[in-house]
Amino acid sequence: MTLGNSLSVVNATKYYKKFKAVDDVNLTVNQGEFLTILGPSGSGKTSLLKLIAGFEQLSNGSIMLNHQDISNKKPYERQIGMLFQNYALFPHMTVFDNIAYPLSLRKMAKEEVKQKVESILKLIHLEEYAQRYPEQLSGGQQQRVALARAIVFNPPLLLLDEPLGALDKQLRKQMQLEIKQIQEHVGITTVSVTHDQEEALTMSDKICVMNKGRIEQVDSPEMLYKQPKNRFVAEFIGEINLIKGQVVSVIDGNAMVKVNEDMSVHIEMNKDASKEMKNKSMLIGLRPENIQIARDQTQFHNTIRVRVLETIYVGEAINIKTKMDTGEEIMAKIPAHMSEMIVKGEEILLGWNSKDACLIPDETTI
Ligand SMILES: Nc1ncnc2c1ncn2[C@@H]1O[C@H](COP(=O)(O)OP(=O)(O)OP(=O)(O)O)[C@@H](O)[C@H]1O
Repeated sequence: MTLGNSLSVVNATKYYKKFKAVDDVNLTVNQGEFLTILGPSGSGKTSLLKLIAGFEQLSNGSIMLNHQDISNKKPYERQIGMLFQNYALFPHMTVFDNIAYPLSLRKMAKEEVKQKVESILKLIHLEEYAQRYPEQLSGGQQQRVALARAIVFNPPLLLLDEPLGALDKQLRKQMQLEIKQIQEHVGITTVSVTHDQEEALTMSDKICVMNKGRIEQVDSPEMLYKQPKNRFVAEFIGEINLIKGQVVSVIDGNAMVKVNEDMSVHIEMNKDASKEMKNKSMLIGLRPENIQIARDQTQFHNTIRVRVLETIYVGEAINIKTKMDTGEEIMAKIPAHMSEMIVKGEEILLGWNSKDACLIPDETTI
């Protein structure tokens, strides 16, 4: 593993007058990692990115890049590559000259500039387009040129702010994969801000979920989805059923949680899951897509009899809104071809295995 060019945000706080937009944030992005900051509008994502870029000054804390404190450096002194939604290529310059611009600015010798630009044009598959002007390119091609311009000078860090926001859905999906491939190939440490959950889940090694200026959780997309640390993260990423229960026992990472007199649920957690959970009120987190229709009570570790309230078709799947005896609602998502088994008003048996649910602290009881 190469050391260096990692980013550390240490106790970063940003006030706009009296309003605290970023609240004591600590974050590390390792060399070569792709981290996405995700959160609702106004949660402080852009403010944090601006602090890293140097467009805003910290009220407190520091930003370390490659173990050096860059907090007091001007944006251009930080030598960070940036790609924003309105990527604004220079319209009067060719593709070649656009990409060469940051190198000319750094007074690199002409021959070296030529070699670097040609090599990066190859990487973005636009070798044939060197002499075109931006208006002669498609949106996706322009975005690739903008990316090339942002990384051609080997910056230690790349910042992306809604980089694909201006593109239509189809192109966005294609570009997500392309940018990720280029980022991995170059091995550049990257921090991105987006509203698009799917984009974050597809592109990132780690996702940082922000809320009200604070970090709620930093984890891999898989862990965020499978083991959200709290209710906010659970509800923010994808859809989830949250069922109140009381932990009866935790043995070897297997929890038994009582929902009511007639029903207990088994949940498999990682081994270091704390025994202190015993007797605590918790929320059982259950993703709709992890619930299936059960043949009988032995097919899954957990089954539950519910009444069908509503069915909603969503393309290849069908969302079933159901109700437990206790009155709590449970949403299940099953393949559309099973829709004949579901009749509104009738009872069905739902099931899931113990590894397909998680336990989340119930903040209302703390
Ligand atoms: N220059 C500023 N002066 C005063 N308040 C600001 C300034 N910039 C941002 N804010 C406030 O700080 C909070 C965080 O804003 P920020 O732009 O960082 O959020 P965000 O998560 O990026 O939101 P969005 O997803 O809508 O872009 C918001 O309440 C915003 O109104």
